[in-house]
Amino acid sequence: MAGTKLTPMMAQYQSMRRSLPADVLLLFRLGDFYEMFFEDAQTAAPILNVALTRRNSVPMCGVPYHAADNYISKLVKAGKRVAIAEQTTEPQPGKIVEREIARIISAGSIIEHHLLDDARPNFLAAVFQFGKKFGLACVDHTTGSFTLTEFDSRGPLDDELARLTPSELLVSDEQLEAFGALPASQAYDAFAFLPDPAGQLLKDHFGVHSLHGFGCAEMPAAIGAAGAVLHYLVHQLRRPCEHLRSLKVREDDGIVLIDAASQRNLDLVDSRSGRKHTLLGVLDRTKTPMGARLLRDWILHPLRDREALLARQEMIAAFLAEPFILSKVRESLQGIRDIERTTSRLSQGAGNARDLQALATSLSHIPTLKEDLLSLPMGSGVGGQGAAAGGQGSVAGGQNSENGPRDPSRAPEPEQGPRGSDRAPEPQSPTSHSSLVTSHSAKLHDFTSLTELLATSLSEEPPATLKDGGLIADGHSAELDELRAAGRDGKKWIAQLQEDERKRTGIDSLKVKFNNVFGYFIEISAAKLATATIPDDYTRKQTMANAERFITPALKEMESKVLGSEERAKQLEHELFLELRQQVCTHLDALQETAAAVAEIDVLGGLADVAQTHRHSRPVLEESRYLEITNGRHPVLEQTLVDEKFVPNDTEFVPPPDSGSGDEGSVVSGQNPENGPPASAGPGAQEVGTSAPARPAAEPQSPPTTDHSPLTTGPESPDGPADLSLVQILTGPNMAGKSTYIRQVALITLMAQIGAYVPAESATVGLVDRIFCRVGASDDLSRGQSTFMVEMNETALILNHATDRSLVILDEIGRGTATFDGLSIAWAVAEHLHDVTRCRTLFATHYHELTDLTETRAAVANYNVAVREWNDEIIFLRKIVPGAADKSYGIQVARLAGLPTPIIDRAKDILSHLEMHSAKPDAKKRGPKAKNTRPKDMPDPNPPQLDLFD
Ligand SMILES: Nc1ncnc2c1ncn2[C@@H]1O[C@H](COP(=O)(O)OP(=O)(O)OP(=O)(O)O)[C@@H](O)[C@H]1O
Repeated sequence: MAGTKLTPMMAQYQSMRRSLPADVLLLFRLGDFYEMFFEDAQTAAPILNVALTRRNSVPMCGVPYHAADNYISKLVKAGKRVAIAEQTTEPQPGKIVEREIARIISAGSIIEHHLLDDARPNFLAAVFQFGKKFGLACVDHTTGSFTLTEFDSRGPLDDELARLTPSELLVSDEQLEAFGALPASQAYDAFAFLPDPAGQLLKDHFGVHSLHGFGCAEMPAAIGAAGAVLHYLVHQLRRPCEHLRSLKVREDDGIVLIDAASQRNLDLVDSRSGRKHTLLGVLDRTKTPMGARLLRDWILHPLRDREALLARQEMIAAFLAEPFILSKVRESLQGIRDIERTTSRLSQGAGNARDLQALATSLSHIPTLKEDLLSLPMGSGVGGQGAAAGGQGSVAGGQNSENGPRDPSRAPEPEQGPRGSDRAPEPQSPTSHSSLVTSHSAKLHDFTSLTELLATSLSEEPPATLKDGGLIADGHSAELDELRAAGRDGKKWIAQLQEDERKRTGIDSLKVKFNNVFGYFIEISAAKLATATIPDDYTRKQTMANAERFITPALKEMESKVLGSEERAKQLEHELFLELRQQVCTHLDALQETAAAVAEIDVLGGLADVAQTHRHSRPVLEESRYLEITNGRHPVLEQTLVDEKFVPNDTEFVPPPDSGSGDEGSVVSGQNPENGPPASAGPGAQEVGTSAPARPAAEPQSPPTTDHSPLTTGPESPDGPADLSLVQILTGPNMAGKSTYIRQVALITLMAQIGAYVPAESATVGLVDRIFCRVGASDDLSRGQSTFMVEMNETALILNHATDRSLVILDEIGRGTATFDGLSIAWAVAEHLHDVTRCRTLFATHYHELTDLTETRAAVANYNVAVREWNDEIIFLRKIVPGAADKSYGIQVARLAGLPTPIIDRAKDILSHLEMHSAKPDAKKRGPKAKNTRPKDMPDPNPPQLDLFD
């Protein structure tokens, strides 16, 4: 365009274009179209699949304004930001129409509900490094939630980002390189991140003198990130932000940390096989979008706070005790729409009359919801810990279920010695049981007058548009009623006119019609014109092929009355609507609080419903490292298995005392653990699962020693630790169910720590601080990492961050490299978790050598998944039994998978050759060590006796 004189409108366009960042596409309103020009048109046309044309050699494309939402949604989904320039003055001959950028739509700031997924939050986040701290701030513009937090290192920041999956992530343009590739990231002005101006912007926004009240005054990295998010919304996207009412510090202290890989490996909220195969998919029985989003957040951020969890459990128990009330509550919830997002949209001046109507409908259910909630039983007698859902009663055997261990004979008293000595009973506060019912009821505000106002003001079926009338009901405004009456009377007069004129002219086919160009007119067919006498007051307006069109002064006078009153009525309706919307916004705080309470009630009601349907039971929660699950099931697999019935399994971890008590030397036998795995590999001849060991009676462990060197007691020593189990090695054939079982334990623990009931007959869960789950191996090609590197990174993360309160699930680590390297790594990792980290660990492996760890480590126990061999076939029993497995049955499983017979036969030959030449003694012939293989009171499995058909 150089050297070309710009038309006024193109100059207007160019100046607007220059005010926007280069990557933002400008949709420029021109009458009934949004047009794009130059590079914007070239970028957008292929995404929108519209024709790219040229005028005066300027590339351009356009979309009709009434269908713009669909086109905008395509652009945003393609990762583009879109600025909408609207006309702000009416077109007048010889004058340029004024235009303004009304809004900029970006993935992280959309509020248009058709562009959003109801069940997921939509986060706009920013990260900022200040000194050694990493700050993260996150806004959900659709709900008004605004959180910030700081991390000491990069890893936890990445993990939190993986949990939040922001749609847009701002990074200071000066730190872009240092942060490296982060999903959905984009550079933003470094100035906006500086803690001082950022802090000032936040203070101005919230109208406060200091950020101390939000608890973040001393968090410069987080303040920088939060300020940048706000700056971006206000200054770049030009968004109203009144609905961002408060700033909340997200505390990691109270949260069970689940790193990104573990979150993926446990299929918590996403799975390649689809939502149905995730924990969220199974637990989500919520009725409202707010509840669905909150449940997702709970699953990604389980709690460590026992009191808070007990309060959630109590409310679920109360629902289960009153199924009728539960169904009434859920019926009310069914009628409640997305109050959170609707309110948010309205406060940003974006909602229409349908939003107000939906809000009124939602609010009309609140009184009944509150009434039902308050009729729930409130008392400590409601389903104590350990109770099963569905009226199956308590499994606590008469104990005070709220007081820790459910069966003293199965778990030692703390005073009795080292075994289980970290299990202090937890008296429960007598009020916590009803705290949520009370607090949630209090947060369900009374909106009776607002609901009535909306119900009486809005028409029954308002349109989506704001300026075409039809929004306001009759009777709400006298002025509007008068205008409407005038319009109606005028229209009646016009309708009558047709009759009158037919009589006057004698032309039966005469019609009074309307179009946008001429307004009202009288139409007479050409055939009649030839014979009829046209009255003098008729003025010819248009000649058509078959007819003539006329107007009369009286018709035009009435027309201007009708159209004038209609126009004025539409304008008045718009004003009345804006007033109503404003009135709703004065209740913003109460609406947000009500929405939050509804979301929690919905999640807990949904969890109660799941517990009832799937026979989940209420876990006992302890501040200990104990974990016991009786007849536990995998929450997802048990719902999705089609051909098989799910086989439940027991789990018990009986940890040695806390590390502080100095029993780290729980290393047994005369064997030096530093010697590593004994040279004992190779398949054994013993039938799998026949090794129910004779277990010595549980004896108190000898006094703990601070000596880290190996104990000299042999494995069978009566003084040695009897049935402690902290690290459980799980062996068994391929396809037997190892991965399923170890994930099941992790998922049950996680469910307990969101306050849910769990898929088990009973469970006692010592609360964990982190859950690690390293399962399988996969390349991370996007980061250029090999399978083995990914595996080792994840393992390093566990070793560096697990504490004695963590739960670690390891599936076949070390398999991505040469056998001996892999085995050595797996061995060393298991030793470290036992000796140093001392956390509950489930280690599934095909390295059968690892089962020899029981000879040197007191709190290692061996388990395997029982199978039966039948005529060279393998039958999976899916039962976890004490002892080590003898072989992998890889060839049998390969045959099940359909490997051709010649290959199978050849593999068998090779295997027997390898076995013959193996110098290693048979691991299995020795059998699992009696003292480590079966915890006290576990039923004697005696695998050969297992009923195949039960
Ligand atoms: N407890 C169970 N009850 C019923 N079916 C089960 C059970 N556990 C596992 N299965 C079935 O067995 C299949 C294989 O389980 P899983 O992947 O856990 O085996 P695995 O021992 O880890 O195998 P591999 O060693 O080859 O990885 C599952 O997909 C499921 O269909």
